[in-house]
Amino acid sequence: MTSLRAVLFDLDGVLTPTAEVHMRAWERLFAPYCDARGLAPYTSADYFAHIDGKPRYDGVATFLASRGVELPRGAADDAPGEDTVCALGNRKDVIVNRMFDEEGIAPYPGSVRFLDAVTAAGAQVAVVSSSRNTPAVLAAAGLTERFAVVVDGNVAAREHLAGKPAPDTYLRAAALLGVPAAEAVVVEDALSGVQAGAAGPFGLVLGVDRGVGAQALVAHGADRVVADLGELDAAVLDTPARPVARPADNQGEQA
Ligand SMILES: O=P(O)(O)OC[C@H]1O[C@@H](O)[C@H](O)[C@@H](O)[C@@H]1O
Repeated sequence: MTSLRAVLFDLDGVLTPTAEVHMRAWERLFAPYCDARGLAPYTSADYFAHIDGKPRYDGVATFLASRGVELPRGAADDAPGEDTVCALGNRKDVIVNRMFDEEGIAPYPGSVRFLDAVTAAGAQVAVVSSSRNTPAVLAAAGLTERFAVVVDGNVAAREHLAGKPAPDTYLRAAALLGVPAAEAVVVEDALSGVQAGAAGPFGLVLGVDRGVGAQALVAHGADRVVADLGELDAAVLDTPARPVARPADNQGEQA
């Protein structure tokens, strides 16, 4: 008997290879920034530890804090620059959008096969992403029509939902689908993302290892890790839901 009825997909790194593009864009922002200020050099480990999967400005603030730098938050409409957290984030947004335009975006074939399989099996699906670029990325990848429910960085800002690693955006997506969180699968490639899944009463947290490491994904809350979603089929929906008594059963609480 099927125990899981919904699959909540992260976008960047899960449906599309855009986490790697974000990663390179952050490096283009922060490598010269660190050099110019004599800060410890920016590395890809910084991306995975401080930025990956989080809302744009939270990523900036967390990374800067790791270098002992504190800037005023500013506002989302700050012009791209260096004076505020938001200005830095918006500068990176210019960089990443240029890369998206130049490189194009195609979904992972294995992810589309898995999406087809769970949809054909009757599961409801949603996209849950921190990115404010979600609508454009879904459109470029030809996936817009596949998801009636999208909880992205724009929705989170509008509805004042805490970003990943808090579970709130995933909980909102399950609610919009009308499916109890316990009957929903969270699919994530980022540490902050599997943490978000583990911080809510979800039925299963599936990790996709795109470079952060399977062990790290498990340590941060994944129940199971695959290298590519093409390894899976709709049988995942028959996975027994995770045990009810988990530290993270406090729905809506921050991780
Ligand atoms: O700046 P955006 O597009 O709103 O995205 C915020 C974050 O979105 C996440 O999906 C990515 O993993 C991060 O790398 C990115 O920083």
